[in-house]
Amino acid sequence: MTKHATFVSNDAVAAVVVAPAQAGRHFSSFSAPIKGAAARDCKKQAAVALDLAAAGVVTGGSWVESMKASSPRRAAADAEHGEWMMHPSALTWFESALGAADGKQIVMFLDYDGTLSPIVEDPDRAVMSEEMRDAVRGVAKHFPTAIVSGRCRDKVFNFVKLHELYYAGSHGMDIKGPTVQSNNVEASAEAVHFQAGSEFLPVIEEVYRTLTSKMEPIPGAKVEHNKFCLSVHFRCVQEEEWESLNQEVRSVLKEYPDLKLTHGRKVLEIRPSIKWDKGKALEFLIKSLGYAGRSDVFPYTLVMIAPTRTPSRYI
Ligand SMILES: O=P(O)(O)OC[C@H]1O[C@H](O[C@H]2O[C@H](CO)[C@@H](O)[C@H](O)[C@H]2O)[C@H](O)[C@@H](O)[C@@H]1O
Repeated sequence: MTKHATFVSNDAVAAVVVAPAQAGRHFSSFSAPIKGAAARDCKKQAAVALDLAAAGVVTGGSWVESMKASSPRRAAADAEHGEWMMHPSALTWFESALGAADGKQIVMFLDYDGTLSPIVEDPDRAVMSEEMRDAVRGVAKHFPTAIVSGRCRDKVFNFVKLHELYYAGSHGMDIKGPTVQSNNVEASAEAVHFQAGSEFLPVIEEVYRTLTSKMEPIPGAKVEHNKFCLSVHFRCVQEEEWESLNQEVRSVLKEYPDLKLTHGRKVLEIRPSIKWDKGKALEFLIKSLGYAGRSDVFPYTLVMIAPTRTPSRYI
């Protein structure tokens, strides 16, 4: 069991609150107590807010249309980056979380790409600023804090470098608790270690090799190995090539019916067709923290919404 800074609720009403994004910024948050119907709402919200790839699936139309829709053009991307730079301080997060939580115990869930780091062309260079690291460190002093990402867990850790956080990589399929005792963790959080879909590791490796060679002739295409899943990046690929890239990826996947294809921001994502996603990871972490079934717990989730998009399409 853990002990965190507690802001105990006077209001046990199980309502889901969607906090509005701050003006001029694209950070959005939602929080929900997690009991009964609220737990289901929370799960739904988590799936919507965290599973960016799933959002890609529901956009309808052809894949290439969806790929275009999820990819702001240069000016928009520059504006997005400029606005991203106005990221909030720990104090802003702290105040905003406290306000939304209405006295409940907060658990903070943060996305990495586009939230803690700016969107950049080379995914290996999506570094986090010292200022942002300080902000996350500050928040984690007060609330149990997890980073939930589509990326491989080790890679996210190497960017963030904060031992006191929980990390859920590979779209939530690979979860690990803090490796140091933080102020607000009483029990051995090291014990938190969970992996879903390990049986897919060999097949993911095989598909990685195949896709890497198929993408070789497409200038700018890059396959990223995220351990339990793969990402095929097309941010640096000429738009005229997107259709053939898409076709190549789909033709490879035809041989692997147990894998599914979704997409995010200028990226196609390949992952096991299992009933596990970022929403499940969120639930798992809440349970690991000893908060399952409690109505006074407030999962506070911070993701970045691409400008000009509605929340259901922030991909
Ligand atoms: O589900 P997420 O945690 O948001 O992960 C989605 C993808 O994030 C990363 O790619 C994105 O950021 C890159 C660096 O800024 C950018 O180059 C790319 O275009 C974006 O899609 C990550 O590299 C991917 O593996 C994730 O699938």
